[in-house]
Amino acid sequence: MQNKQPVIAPSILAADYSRLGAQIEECNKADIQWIHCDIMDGHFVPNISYGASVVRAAAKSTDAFIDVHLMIENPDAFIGTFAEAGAGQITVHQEACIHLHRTIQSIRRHGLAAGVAVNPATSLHTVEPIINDVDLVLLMSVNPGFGGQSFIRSTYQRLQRLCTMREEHKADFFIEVDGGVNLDNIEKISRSGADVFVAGSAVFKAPDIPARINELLREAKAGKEMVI
Ligand SMILES: O=C(CO)[C@@H](O)[C@H](O)COP(=O)(O)O
Repeated sequence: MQNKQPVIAPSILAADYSRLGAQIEECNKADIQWIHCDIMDGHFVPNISYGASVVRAAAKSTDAFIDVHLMIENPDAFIGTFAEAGAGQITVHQEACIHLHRTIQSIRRHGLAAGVAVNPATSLHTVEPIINDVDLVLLMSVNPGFGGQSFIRSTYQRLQRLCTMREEHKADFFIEVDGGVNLDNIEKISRSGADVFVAGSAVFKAPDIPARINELLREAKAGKEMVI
């Protein structure tokens, strides 16, 4: 089993946009490595979030790696836009890509890390042919579209299966989990194989954001240590 250092990726979907810079500054105090940006188009998912201007503002507020998750139809049309806005990585949905391999190549041509996301009801086998071509596989642990939902428990087993698949293919991608991650479940999510933990409500609804990030990281590390 691989053992990457755990990464907490605060999702600014849950931030107070009227003071986004200050909220990201709170994350910076915890020395976060990644900031997660959720782009929703009202078509692929039943909600609209924000676009490249907010990603650009977020990127200006932190030195952290900007992890952009496109929950949109036709992501190919927007890769350049988000690359220019400051993305370090773009993750597209398997379900939204007709030519997934071509889309991954396009993300790489823009000089970015490339990820693929799968919805809770999508078989992991649908991404097996490209797992040696991506930097990250994102397992949705809620149905995409909204923050503040409950973690879907079947994700634990899917994480274990994805870890096995990674070993079998001698692949090296990060495994990211997104949706309903909190202090009560992060240790088990980590133990099940996740490397990157997207947390929206758990971070931005906390009374002390840096303290909460550090608590989440401590629990994620504890989960990893149990796997060794
Ligand atoms: O992409 C999504 C939801 O579609 C997630 O990134 C949420 O933003 C996570 O939010 P919480 O479940 O942590 O509140």
